Amino acid sequence: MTANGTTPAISVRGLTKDYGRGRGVFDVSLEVAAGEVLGFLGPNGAGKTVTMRHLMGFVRPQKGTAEVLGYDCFRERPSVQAHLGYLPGESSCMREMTAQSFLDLMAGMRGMRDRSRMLELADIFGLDLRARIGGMSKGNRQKVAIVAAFMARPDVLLLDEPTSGLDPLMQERFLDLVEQERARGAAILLSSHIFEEVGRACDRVAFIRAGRVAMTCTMDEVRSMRGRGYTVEFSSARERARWQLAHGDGPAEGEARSVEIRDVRDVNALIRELSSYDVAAITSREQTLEELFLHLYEGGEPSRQN
Ligand SMILES: Nc1ncnc2c1ncn2[C@@H]1O[C@H](COP(=O)(O)OP(=O)(O)OP(=O)(O)O)[C@@H](O)[C@H]1O
Repeated sequence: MTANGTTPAISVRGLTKDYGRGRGVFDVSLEVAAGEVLGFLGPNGAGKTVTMRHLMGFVRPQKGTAEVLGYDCFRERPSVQAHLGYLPGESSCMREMTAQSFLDLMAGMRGMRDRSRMLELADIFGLDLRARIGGMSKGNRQKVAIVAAFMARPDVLLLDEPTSGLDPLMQERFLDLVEQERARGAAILLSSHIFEEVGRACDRVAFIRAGRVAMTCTMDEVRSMRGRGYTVEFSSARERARWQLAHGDGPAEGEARSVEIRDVRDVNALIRELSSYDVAAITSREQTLEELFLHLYEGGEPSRQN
């Protein structure tokens, strides 16, 4: 059950697939409600794609369950796929086909008669439907895969690193599309390495590391966990070297006068420490999401699950 008591559109419980030598997914649980975007974050090889492939019904779980709209993803694959849009990390569109013939084929397989959304999406992303897929750039192939995933207005969207290869303008259009689909009521699972994209698109995030979900939390909680970073400019390189020597961080040579102090939780402690140095200036900035996530990947935060 989700927080408001409804059945989640995506439900993964205790999912385990052990590929040996620590690879695979282990006891993964997550839920996504209709009208919600869950970010799925983790380093390379963490298990994001394996989880999504279970949700597509491509893989039989060794333990646990993967369900979409109450259907078992493996046993009831046709029912699941009728409601799903999947944007794979690496698309394997048929290279000899034009975008149009590939998308027509996909639409036919879904029993889609109305092609107006297909044309609309191609237009939004500036995709030439007459072009042969094999001759396209990576970004344009990604656009074909985006149109294929979204054109049927599915109830559930699985988006595996969806903006890879897209230029900044197209990334922006893609995020607008995700926002519209969420507003329409789609449940969206979005895996990404782009931290700012997750910050913008997602309501909650699940962090996966070595096949296990380390933490699930809301974006607001993520933001409140952010520390601040400071750049301290000392009055001289010598003064800076004295600081670095005392803090054991890196070689204390060179002419630079500034140091970066990351992830400061207690600014008063920093000020007290700096009071015995000759400081020229201090500037502060919010820790980037990337810094926070790296901190979490490295195990800097206790495990927590919703
Ligand atoms: N069919 C398979 N046989 C053996 N090992 C596999 C198979 N599929 C995935 N793995 C392993 O499972 C682990 C998780 O892979 P997965 O592709 O889910 O990672 P990911 O989180 O999507 O990573 P990335 O960010 O690099 O896409 C990896 O160690 C991978 O090598």
